[in-house]
Amino acid sequence: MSFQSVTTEQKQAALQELRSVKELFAGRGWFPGTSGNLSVRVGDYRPDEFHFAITASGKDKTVHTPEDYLFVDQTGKPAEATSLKPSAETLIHCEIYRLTGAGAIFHVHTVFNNVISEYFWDRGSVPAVGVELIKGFNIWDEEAEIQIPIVSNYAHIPSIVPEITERFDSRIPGILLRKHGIYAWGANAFEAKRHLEAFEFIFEYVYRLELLKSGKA
Ligand SMILES: CSCCC(=O)C(=O)COP(=O)(O)O
Ligand SMILES: [Zn+2]
Repeated sequence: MSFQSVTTEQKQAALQELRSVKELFAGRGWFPGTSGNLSVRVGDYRPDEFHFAITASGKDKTVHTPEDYLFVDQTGKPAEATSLKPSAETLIHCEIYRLTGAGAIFHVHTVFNNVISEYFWDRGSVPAVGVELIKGFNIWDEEAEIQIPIVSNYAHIPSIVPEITERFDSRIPGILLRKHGIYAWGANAFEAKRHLEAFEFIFEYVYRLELLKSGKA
C-alpha cells in the first residue's frame, strides 16, 4: 500500500503514459501558456491512501525535460525527495482520485471549454442532448441527455475542492472550471483520453449549435 511497494516498472510505465499523452495534447495546442496538468495513479488504491505521478508546476508542456513529473501522495505532498513542485492544481487531482478511484486525470484549457463554461455558468452545467460522442462516456441511451457540471474558478485552489465534491456526478467523467478548463478522468490513461476528447467534441458542437440557433453565425 505504501509508495515503497510501487515497483520501478510501475513508475516508469506511468511516466511513459504521461509523456505520450502530453506530447499528443501539446500537438493539438491544448497547453497554451504552460496551462494544463496531467496525472496517472500508481500502485494500490484506498480512498485515504494512494499515489500518483503528476506534471510539475509551471513547466512548458510542449517540451520534454527530466524535470517534468514527480510522484505525490493522496494529500498532494511529494512521495519522494525532490526539488520539483507539483502542479498548483494537485489538490483537485487528489479530490477526484478520492471520489472516483480513477487511474488517470487530464486537465486542459481550450477556447471552447472556456467559452462554453462562461456561456452556461448561470445554469451551472453544460447541457448536451443526443450527441453521438456521449457514448464515449459509456452512456448508451437513445438521445441521451447529460449535464456537464461547472464549478467556480477561485484563485485559492483549496476553495474549489468542496464544489467539486458537491457537484461530482458518477455518470459524468469530467467537470468544468468556469473560464478555466476541463478536468476529465478515467480508469486508465486510455479511458481518460477518450473522455477528454469526447468532452472537447461536445463543447465545440454545443458552441457551434448555439451560435447557429442565435442566427449570428
Ligand atoms: C498558466 S495557466 C494557470 C495555471 C493553470 O490553470 C494550469 O493548469 C497550470 O498550472 P500548473 O501549476 O499545473 O502548471
Ligand atoms: Zn488549469
